[in-house]
Amino acid sequence: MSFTQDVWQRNHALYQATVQHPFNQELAAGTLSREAFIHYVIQDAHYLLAYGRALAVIGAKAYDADSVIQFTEAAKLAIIVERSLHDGFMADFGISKEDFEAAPLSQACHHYTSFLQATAWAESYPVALAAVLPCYWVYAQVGNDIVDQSVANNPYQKWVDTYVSDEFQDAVTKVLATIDALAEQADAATVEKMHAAYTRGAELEWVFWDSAYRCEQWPLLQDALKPA
Ligand SMILES: Cc1ncc(C[n+]2csc(CCO)c2C)c(N)n1
Repeated sequence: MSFTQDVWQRNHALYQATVQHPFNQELAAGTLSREAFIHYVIQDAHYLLAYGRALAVIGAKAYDADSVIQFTEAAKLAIIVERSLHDGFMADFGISKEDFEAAPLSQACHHYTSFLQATAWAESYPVALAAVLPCYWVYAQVGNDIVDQSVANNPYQKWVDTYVSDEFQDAVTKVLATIDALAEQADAATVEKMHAAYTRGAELEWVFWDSAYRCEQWPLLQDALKPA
């Protein structure tokens, strides 16, 4: 069995919980609160910069020229997607540059981006790649699974369309092929580390959506700093 077949099976229940999460179900139904979507888009813009950095490190660690190109271009694309959030969803949903800049990272975003950066810098190329795989694969699958549920005139249709696009799905297929080839060459201990990195990344995808659904704020900014 290939690494990607194995990792998908091992994380199947987690994937089901992710696609069934009310954030994704309400996004497909067009009933997700504007507030939760705005929270998500702001945190996602923060996330994508860190994600792009992690991909650039993975590109630097890659074993061959094609893979260096694959991941440094993916790093660039993450930044292009980050910028397009500002002109796209942020403009559409009335989020100003000031709103974005004033919003600190949520705990979930901080946790996930810290995990990606730490893994990219500290771990081997195959393990670092396994950590970023859920970002690709879970989004491609969620997009595919909810596109048929999406209602007419869904205010979030553009979001769904991004992840079912051929361009995104093809990029995911390429990453799956790269990681399977790496896992075939890797020793058993490395493969287990790849599994652990994937599972943590996939858990953090769930946590990221859940945090947006709850409009989670950094706790110290709420009450803790107010004078008694
Ligand atoms: C939390 C979070 N996880 C995954 C993605 C999906 N995604 C957007 S751009 C890109 C790769 C571009 O190189 C990927 C995988 C996201 N937006 N936010």
